[in-house]
Amino acid sequence: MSKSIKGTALVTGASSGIGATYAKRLARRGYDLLLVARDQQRLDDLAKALAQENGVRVEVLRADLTREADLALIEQRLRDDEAISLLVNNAGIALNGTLAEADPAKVGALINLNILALTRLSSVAAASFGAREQGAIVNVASVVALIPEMFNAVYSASKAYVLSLSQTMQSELGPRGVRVQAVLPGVTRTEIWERSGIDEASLPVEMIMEVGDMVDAALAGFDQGEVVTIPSLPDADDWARFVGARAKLGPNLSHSRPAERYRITG
Ligand SMILES: NC(=O)C1=CN([C@@H]2O[C@H](COP(=O)(O)OP(=O)(O)OC[C@H]3O[C@@H](n4cnc5c(N)ncnc54)[C@H](OP(=O)(O)O)[C@@H]3O)[C@@H](O)[C@H]2O)C=CC1
Ligand SMILES: N[C@@H](C=O)C(=O)O
Repeated sequence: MSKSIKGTALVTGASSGIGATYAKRLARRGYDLLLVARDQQRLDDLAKALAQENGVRVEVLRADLTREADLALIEQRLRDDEAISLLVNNAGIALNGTLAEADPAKVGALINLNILALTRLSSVAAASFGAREQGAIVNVASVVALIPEMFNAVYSASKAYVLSLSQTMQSELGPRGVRVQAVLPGVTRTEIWERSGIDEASLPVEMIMEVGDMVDAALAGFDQGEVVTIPSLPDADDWARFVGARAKLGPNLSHSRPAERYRITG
């Protein structure tokens, strides 16, 4: 049994898609792993293969992160296990359809997983990694954080939340030696489409990225020290200009008097 010098990566949603691919890549990079999701069999199979192929330690923590008791156990492990050096907050679900036709139970489940569980795990990691002045947190958002009108309202809003949370976390934790990265994938070939009732075949093929390419690009962005990584974006300057436009708004977003055009005369 190894005890990796890279430490242990805790990956949520590791039983399929992006999370399973992160697990494979991180095992190859020499991380020990804690794999979190609900499907015990898939996690066990992946754990066995990764331990055999890479000689790292892989442990399965079966958890439904929308259940308080399960989430509390993962938080506890994150708090207590000083070997954990990387949290990949990846577990997420999507929805299909308009807000007017949304099923309240599905909306609640999405918010509990995509927002609440991610926030609580981020908070524990922020405290633990911050105290040790090392570690990294990767939050999987989505490009729909930037183009919400293109997709389901609740899902897009949840991903805008993840982006916003990550940016503040980086400003709080960066000075303490803890890295935070938000990853914004575009359409990626995983089970999320089928699971949320969307026919992948209806999507333009030139928009779909293979999951291995997506995760490799996200890890390249991580290695380059990016706070926000958009795997599809050809020109990094486009994001820099977006950030620049936001910075330009900054000094004018809070003044003692309304802007001239809103002053009622007469
Ligand atoms: N694929 C895409 O086009 C894009 C995906 N993303 C994001 O990437 C992330 C991963 O999604 P992706 O790999 O595509 O989709 P998948 O459906 O393949 O993976 C989702 C993962 O989350 C786990 N999960 C779902 N519900 C729960 C739960 N209640 N508790 C714990 N784990 C749960 C699933 O495992 P199990 O069922 O075993 O619990 C699975 O491992 C998500 O956050 C998604 O929003 C972002 C942009 C684009
Ligand atoms: N995969 C989408 C949702 O299912 C997205 O985030 O683009």
